[in-house]
Amino acid sequence: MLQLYFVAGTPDCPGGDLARVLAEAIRGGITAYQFREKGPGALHGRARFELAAQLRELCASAGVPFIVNDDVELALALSADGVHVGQTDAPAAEVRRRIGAMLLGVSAHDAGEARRAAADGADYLGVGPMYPTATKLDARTVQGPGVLSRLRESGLMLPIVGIGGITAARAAAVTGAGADGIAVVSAISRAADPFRAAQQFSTPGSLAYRD
Ligand SMILES: Cc1ncc(COP(=O)(O)OP(=O)(O)O)c(N)n1
Ligand SMILES: Cc1nc(C(=O)O)sc1CCOP(=O)(O)O
Ligand SMILES: [Mg+2]
Repeated sequence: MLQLYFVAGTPDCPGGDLARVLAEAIRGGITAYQFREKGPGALHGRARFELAAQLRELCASAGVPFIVNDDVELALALSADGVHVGQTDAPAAEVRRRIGAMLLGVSAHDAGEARRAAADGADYLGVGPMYPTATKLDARTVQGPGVLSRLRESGLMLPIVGIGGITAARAAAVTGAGADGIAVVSAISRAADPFRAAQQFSTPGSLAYRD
């Protein structure tokens, strides 16, 4: 399910039409979706909840896991498939206790954070930024795919997705360095044709496809 992990909120989509973009991305072959409604222009309150509920349904009817960024309450209210938290969000061990068997994704940037996330009950790690990104304004210094090789060399077995600035042309470098999949925002959300953009990553024989 981590092979092609689409992450997006309304500010990431031209015209704010996230439901259309997600429907097209699903048709193009994404394997998981993360609702990340934050940043300038993000929805709040009732509008945010209603959009999340709509997208949750869209994912459920397509069999695509629906994961909520940061917000454990929202994930529980929508019976989401999972939650993703970073190093400055609610502590992973506490989130694990609250969500039970739901999927837990944790951001990690080095072997120490990765080991702690594993001990806290993470199901997968998000590691980035692989490349420069304009999507996350508070992203850390670019690490490059080399960090993935170092994590694997340290013995880390947990599934990993690389994130940050990943395009179809760069995906193979990320999976080749040890990631089980890639997480992308703008390469799909800002594409003129999100269906074709997702397909480029997901089609056997295409530049970015990984078996
Ligand atoms: C798959 C994935 N990996 C990393 C992140 C980043 O999480 P975080 O560091 O908590 O930053 P925000 O996304 O909350 O701004 C992610 N969301 N997804
Ligand atoms: C949500 C997120 N987390 C990152 C990290 O490094 O942890 S980079 C990022 C944004 C990725 O967007 P794009 O694919 O448009 O570069
Ligand atoms: Mg976070």
